[in-house]
Amino acid sequence: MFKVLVSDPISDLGIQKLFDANDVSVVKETGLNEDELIKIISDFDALLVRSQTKVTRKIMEAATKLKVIGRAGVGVDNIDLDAATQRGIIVINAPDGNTISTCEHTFAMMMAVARNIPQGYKKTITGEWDRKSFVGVELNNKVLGIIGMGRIGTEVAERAKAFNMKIIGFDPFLTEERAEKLGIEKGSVNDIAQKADFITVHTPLTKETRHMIAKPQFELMKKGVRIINCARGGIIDEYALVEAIDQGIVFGAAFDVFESEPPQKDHPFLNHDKVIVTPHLGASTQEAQENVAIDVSEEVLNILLNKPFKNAVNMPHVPSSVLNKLQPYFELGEKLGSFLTQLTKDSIEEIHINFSGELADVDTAPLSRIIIKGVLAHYLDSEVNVVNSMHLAETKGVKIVRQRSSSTKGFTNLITLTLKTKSGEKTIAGTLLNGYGPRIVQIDQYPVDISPEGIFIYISHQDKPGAIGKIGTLLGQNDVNIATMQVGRKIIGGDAVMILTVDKQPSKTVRKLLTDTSEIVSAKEIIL
Ligand SMILES: NC(=O)C1=CN([C@@H]2O[C@H](COP(=O)(O)OP(=O)(O)OC[C@H]3O[C@@H](n4cnc5c(N)ncnc54)[C@H](O)[C@@H]3O)[C@@H](O)[C@H]2O)C=CC1
Ligand SMILES: O=C(O)C(=O)COP(=O)(O)O
Repeated sequence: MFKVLVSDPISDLGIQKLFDANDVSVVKETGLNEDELIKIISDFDALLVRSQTKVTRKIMEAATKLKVIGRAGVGVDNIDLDAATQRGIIVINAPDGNTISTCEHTFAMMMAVARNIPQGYKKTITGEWDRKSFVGVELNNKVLGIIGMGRIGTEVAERAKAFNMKIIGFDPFLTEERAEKLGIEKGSVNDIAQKADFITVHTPLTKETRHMIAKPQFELMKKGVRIINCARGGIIDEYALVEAIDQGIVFGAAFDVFESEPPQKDHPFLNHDKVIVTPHLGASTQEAQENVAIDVSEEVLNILLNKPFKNAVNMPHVPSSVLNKLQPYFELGEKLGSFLTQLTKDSIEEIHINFSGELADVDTAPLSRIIIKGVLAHYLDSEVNVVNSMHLAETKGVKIVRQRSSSTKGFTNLITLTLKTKSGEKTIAGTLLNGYGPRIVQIDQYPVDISPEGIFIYISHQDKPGAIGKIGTLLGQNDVNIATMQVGRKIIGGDAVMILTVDKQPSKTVRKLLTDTSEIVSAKEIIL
């Protein structure tokens, strides 16, 4: 039974799939602080949050069973991603579900700051009929600067065009072609500062975006500019903004988000008549909350049930076209890693993975993570997973080399894995045979044809007449039935290997009897 903790208010309708799933129990406990979460988190396999729960390293250290943190929304700045990655916890978000709501809230804020709606409302309800103090401006023909042309920024641009605004967009990924297609001008932050009547930000909060609008940018701005932030507190320097308003540069500002949430009672925005605020409501619509909860619960279920998922934040995004191509190789990749590690004696210093044939043209990073997981799992067991396998290998000082090559040795696809140790190296190669599934086709220099599942005995021996018979008899006498046998040798009478698939694990005594046989150099049991 998987246990899912929902620690922020998340739509029940949206997480219905979790309630309905067999083997999943959902516990809703909102408003917990760090200590309270630490006390209970070890019980849970999944945690669902919005922006309120701060998922700290300490919480993750106590979360011994936690596989996934689902963020029902976009921003994951409330989750310690490094800690999650190190502990192999997958963090997923729901990037699409609240785009329109946040875009519409941005417009609500833009119109409110253009027409002084909150200020007008406040006075009117006190009985004052003040029509002089709240003369606003039209959006028509005004220049709107959009910083961050991602999902929300792009939707804002689309709607601003309907208001007949001229738009300047800035985003490191905004190309001239895309800008042209969107019907907007591409500009820099400084261009926007100099030309815009309204400026809205739609970036995440990063080292680069923190205070990207601060005193130097305010000094460039047109008098009377209005500023909107429905993205993240901290992108705009709050104190520099208040100063710019008081200096008469900025006419007014509309903020949905704060550097620290909720803001302190004495925050300068809270009693400034030119600043209007909402309590982080961008995504707070019925539609958005249902959308993000549906998306996140589907993904959480997929992860718990070991099915493919797409919106992992602490793993690079893999387009479904790539995932579909790689998916069939996942089992093979993990088994190759596991098989070869069990054959390798010394500690692994380098992992070399080569992809060839039809795999040479695909982004194989997700498959590499799985192969490395296969390698490390023999030593680290459940501590390693696809999220942290690369990270764990690197922290253990293991060098990872990934290559592609056109040489396929006659196969349509081939994965070759080499593990290098102080004393030498071991290589395995595998392919996916159409209609037959995964196959190990080479071990070191020996061509083989092995289905990678079951119990194996890998025997290095001398190629001598009768050696094979001796081994067969010994195993038979000890009730170990041989299912398949592969033999490979370099030269007649030289070193040879025998790979047996057996129906049950040979006991220690049987293994000893094998290694005591004169022709046998070593016998190793491998379990896949
Ligand atoms: N107020 C609220 O309730 C909500 C706030 N948000 C916030 O809105 C922001 C944007 O969300 P989406 O559009 O969905 O994200 P997105 O990832 O689609 O777009 C973000 C864009 O910012 C750009 N960017 C990153 N660094 C930049 C920089 N230094 N300068 C200029 N552009 C930069 C990226 O290239 C990307 O195109 C996020 O911070 C998100 O957390 C999202 C939903 C609700
Ligand atoms: O999705 C986001 O980034 C948001 O900021 C929405 O936050 P919320 O889920 O409303 O706490």
